[in-house]
Amino acid sequence: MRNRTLPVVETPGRDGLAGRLFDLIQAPLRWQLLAAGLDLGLFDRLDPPATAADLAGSLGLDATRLGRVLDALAAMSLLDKTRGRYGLTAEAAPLLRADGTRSMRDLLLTLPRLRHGDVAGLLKDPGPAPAPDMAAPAFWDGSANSLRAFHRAMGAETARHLLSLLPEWPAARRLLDLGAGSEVLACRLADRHPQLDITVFDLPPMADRIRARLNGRPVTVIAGDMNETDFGTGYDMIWTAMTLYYARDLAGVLARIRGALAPGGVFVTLHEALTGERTAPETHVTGRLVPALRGQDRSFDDGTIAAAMTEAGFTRIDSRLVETAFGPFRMDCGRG
Ligand SMILES: C[S@@+](CC[C@H](N)C(=O)[O-])C[C@H]1O[C@@H](n2cnc3c(N)ncnc32)[C@H](O)[C@@H]1O
Repeated sequence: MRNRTLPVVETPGRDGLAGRLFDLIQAPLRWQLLAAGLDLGLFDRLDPPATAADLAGSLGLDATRLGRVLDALAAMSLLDKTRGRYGLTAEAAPLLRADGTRSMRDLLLTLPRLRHGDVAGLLKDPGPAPAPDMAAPAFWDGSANSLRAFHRAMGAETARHLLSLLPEWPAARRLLDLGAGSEVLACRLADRHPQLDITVFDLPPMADRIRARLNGRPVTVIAGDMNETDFGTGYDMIWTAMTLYYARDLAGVLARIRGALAPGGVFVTLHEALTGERTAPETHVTGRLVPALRGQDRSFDDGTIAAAMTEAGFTRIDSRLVETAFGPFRMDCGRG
């Protein structure tokens, strides 16, 4: 912690490019420190707070060097250090413990494998396009666990908040989450808004994993492919986030979504919207670069979804930009 008793002098260029470039030297290290903590299960061994020597003994590591790593994690505000004992900060505990209420562990362990890569190497030789074994249960377990962690930590509350801002929300009775990815949003809505009749739609392996975690909640699960399977009808709200990439005919799928709405219903989508000739927002352009170099560039340009909604017959479309903990997004709402 900085010495608060001394006066602080700001120097020129503190927020300039030189400073940002210098900071990039640190960025991979910060990730390495977090990854080391996750790999070693450090974050699950700090309640009650422990010394470096305690931890080193149980992990079979050198206490001095482990202490340096723990100090660096404390410098990143993930740990508190008091009289030589380390514990997770109150903010980090629910996110980093495996059993944390908003544990991001499964997301942090999987998403970097997709997003990080040797950019120069991929430029020279992208190698064969990755071909995940979609028949393997492990593939779907991994995807479901990662999405569940994302939804628990931030995705579900963001979705619930955005839905609750819409004028249709107070009177809505039937809601469809298309391409839900996990049960987290459906369960949260079912628990907090029992008047809502909730349906989730996802590919069959994902739908099975969602159904298995509903714990008796009255949520309908439709297993299918959005390109072919009937969505049902009479929904007051249809929500779909980061899922329309898989529509083979975007306007065609949107027309079927429109047909599934009840009179007066609203369709809401949340997707990235690239601008500046696909150079912004930075979060999405850099975050999705490695998959793009490997041949999977799915991001939507700004306005693509709204234009397809018009083609699909929506007559009133309103759009807004949404700042989230996982980057800026565009929300398009279609009515009529
Ligand atoms: C990136 S995840 C987004 C999950 C969630 N909507 C969110 O905002 O985090 C994409 C979801 O779409 C589902 N999906 C992919 N192709 C699909 C298809 N053809 N029909 C229905 N769902 C599909 C995936 O299984 C996954 O759950």
